[in-house]
Amino acid sequence: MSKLLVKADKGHGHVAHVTPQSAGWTYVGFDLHRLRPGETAAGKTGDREVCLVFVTGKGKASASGKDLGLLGARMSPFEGKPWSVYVPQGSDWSVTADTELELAVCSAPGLGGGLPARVISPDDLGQEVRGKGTNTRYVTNILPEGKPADSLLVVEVITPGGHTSSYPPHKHDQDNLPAESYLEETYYHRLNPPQGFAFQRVYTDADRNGVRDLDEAIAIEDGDVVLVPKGYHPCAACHGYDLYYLNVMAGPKRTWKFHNATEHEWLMKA
Ligand SMILES: O=C(O)C[C@@H](O)[C@H](O)C(=O)CO
Repeated sequence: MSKLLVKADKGHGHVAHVTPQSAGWTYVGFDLHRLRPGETAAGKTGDREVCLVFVTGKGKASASGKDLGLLGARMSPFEGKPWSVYVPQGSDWSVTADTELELAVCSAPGLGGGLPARVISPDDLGQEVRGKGTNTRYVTNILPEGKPADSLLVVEVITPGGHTSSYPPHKHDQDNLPAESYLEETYYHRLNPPQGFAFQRVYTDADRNGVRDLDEAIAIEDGDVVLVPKGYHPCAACHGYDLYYLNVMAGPKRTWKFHNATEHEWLMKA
């Protein structure tokens, strides 16, 4: 199995746990909780900030000692927009499931920004359609760089069956602004219907002998997490199976400046 693939446990509870230590990087953390009604997930943010994303289901949330009420609405990630909660560093949070609940905990270093905890409702989220033809995909910005946070960037994308996304291939692995930013990234993948599969390639540029530092072609199944420490990271969804993913990105500067693979850039104009 690829070292970039983390298989979420198929059961309930705390089913995926990616830390900077386990991923071998510096910034991004990702956890997933699958809760039955009445079950609770809770945490302390410490020196990190967190964005809780209600991927599916409803739950009663609190953060920074405040009761935030019952959040969540959609019962499938392939419908509508999610509810989310921003929780700053030095704080605590808790969510008690009201229905079956899939809760993603996206985290990155806090930088002492002094931001308050806040609910991010579906109405706050911008959506965009990117690409053309079989590269069309649907993007929902949960915590984009225009919205307050210290380091976190969070976005979800639906790629219809037979389409590609994060394509033409792009990368963001150089701290070289304004041309490119360094951002680590996780992909949390879901498939509809769930028995499907999709593909993600994570790869770096070839040297003059055609050798790449990193070149992993990963078969993605429902519930998989893919780590993107560097390189290009395009996805392809197979006919009949829509692909959802939730991206968490963070790095030394909170901006998404990517570099398209030069040999594929012609696709932008096609
Ligand atoms: O445009 C897309 O298909 C989504 C990607 O931009 C995805 O969010 C990503 O690769 C971020 O680096």
